[in-house]
Amino acid sequence: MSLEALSFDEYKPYITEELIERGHARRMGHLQDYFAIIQRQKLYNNFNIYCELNEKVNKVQLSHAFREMFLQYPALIEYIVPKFYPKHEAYYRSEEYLSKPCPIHDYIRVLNEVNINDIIMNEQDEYKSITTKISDIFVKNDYKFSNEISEMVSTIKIAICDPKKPNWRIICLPSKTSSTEWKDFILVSNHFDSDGTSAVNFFEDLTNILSKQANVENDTIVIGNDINIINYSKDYKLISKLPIPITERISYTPTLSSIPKFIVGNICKTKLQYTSDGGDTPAEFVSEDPLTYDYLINFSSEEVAKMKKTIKNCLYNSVTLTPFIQACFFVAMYKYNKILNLNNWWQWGVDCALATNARRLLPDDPETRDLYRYGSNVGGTHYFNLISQFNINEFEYDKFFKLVDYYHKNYQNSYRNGDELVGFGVLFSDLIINNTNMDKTIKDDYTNHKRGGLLFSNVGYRNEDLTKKVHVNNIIFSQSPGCMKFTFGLNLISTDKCGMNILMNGVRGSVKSRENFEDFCRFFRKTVENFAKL
Ligand SMILES: CC(=O)SCCNC(=O)CCNC(=O)[C@H](O)C(C)(C)COP(=O)(O)OP(=O)(O)OC[C@H]1O[C@@H](n2cnc3c(N)ncnc32)[C@H](O)[C@@H]1OP(=O)(O)O
Repeated sequence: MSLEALSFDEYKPYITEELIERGHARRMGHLQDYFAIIQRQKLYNNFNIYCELNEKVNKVQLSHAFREMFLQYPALIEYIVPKFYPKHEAYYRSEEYLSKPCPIHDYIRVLNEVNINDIIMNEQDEYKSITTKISDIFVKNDYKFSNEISEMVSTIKIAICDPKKPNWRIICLPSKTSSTEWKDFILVSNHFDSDGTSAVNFFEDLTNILSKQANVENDTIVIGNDINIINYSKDYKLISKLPIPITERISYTPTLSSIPKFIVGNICKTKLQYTSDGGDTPAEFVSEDPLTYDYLINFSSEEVAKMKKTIKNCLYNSVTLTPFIQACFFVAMYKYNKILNLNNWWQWGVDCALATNARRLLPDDPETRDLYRYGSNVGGTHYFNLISQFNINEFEYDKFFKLVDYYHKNYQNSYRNGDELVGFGVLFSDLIINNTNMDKTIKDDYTNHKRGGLLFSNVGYRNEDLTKKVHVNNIIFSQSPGCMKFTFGLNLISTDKCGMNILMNGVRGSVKSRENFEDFCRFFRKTVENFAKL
């Protein structure tokens, strides 16, 4: 088989001109290609959201709600048409492919058919064993989410090029009173065309539609125990167009002034940063065992309100939770005394990557913004934070809040001066795309390195409308870093009802033991309690 990139004609019958004209197929943008690469090179696994609804729903209700969502947001049912399917995995790993630039990205298109059993993971043979284990643990834990469930879910792999299934699934967790209705779900998604914000939007849209649903049994297309949701040949006129890539709406091109800082930051991150004692990041993330220890911390709504009040009282009104939590984490990391090696003169700082929502840079027009409700539409800042600043005692409030203020100002500047997009921007420059193989460039950057500091994902606060017939009672977000060079993960999400859920991850081997990690998580909680004056 020749490994020359296929010409347009050779993509047929997967991609037709008709599909492209209808807006149901196009080539990936740079950001989509980046996330396709981290999946196809097995550098990242999944992110997931556990969601508890206030009432149970069945397959028919779900199918109808999903249909509405898929027709409006086809990103939910798109897949990548890879070169040489089904031998694409071998192709993208071949030396011949990895040794030359491949600047023309693959196509994406909407699925031909989607049934409810393509989405419900419990119904799929390849996931039977893991969904059964997760369900059993859920029942044993009195129908509650647990750290063990989080760790198991993080091992699930979802293909990005399956022409029969989307890039995400839901796990329906057992209910106490019914085997055909559920109120607890876990959305598991690869990162190719979805992110934390999409996942929260997913449950918002789902509950909005479920709340308005009436008598949905009548027009259900049932096939055995399955239900058809989308049949492309019948539905294509109703399906919205795929939006153009977000990289064509937002400029990721770095400003000249941001590049020197980016280079210096990278040198510091390479030479002078904290790295954990564990092994290097692997060449690919294929293990069936959990990568991390996970630990859930909850702050009630009252505690979150108090936290915000303290931040604003001690500083000023515009300071937000993110820099506060970051400062608490670093001070805890220092004071816990068993993580940083303070005798190592070469460890000056800890790296922290904060994922940001790039949608905020879209034009301020609701229709355009709505097109990007789903997708992997992220940016991120990746800073080097000096360890010497973390040495703050529990009573040193002034010193602590100065640090919060410093992080806050850094973040505010990063949204203005382009730091938020510089990492991706440099990677997406013509110079890199046209002259290097992106899969190899990204793979080399991720793999065979010591793990550094913190991957910080704050999906934020959602104002859940509790008067809706079907609404969210509890929501927890998590991801594990895969081959990304981080030891710790902080994953935040909040609503008024559930307060703030912080799911912490620590990479096994890089943190000493489960006991040590959990002890550190409790210490972190105490640090937050202290500085928030709870
Ligand atoms: C797999 C993945 O997709 S990983 C990526 C997931 N992460 C994302 O998608 C990032 C989305 N979040 C953002 O983009 C955020 O703006 C961040 C993280 C960059 C910065 O957050 P913040 O600095 O806290 O500022 P932001 O402007 O978003 O906050 C708005 C308000 O919500 C509050 N807030 C932010 N996070 C939370 C939270 N978890 N819980 C409660 N309130 C919160 C802030 O304190 C602020 O309150 P205020 O207006 O009373 O001051």
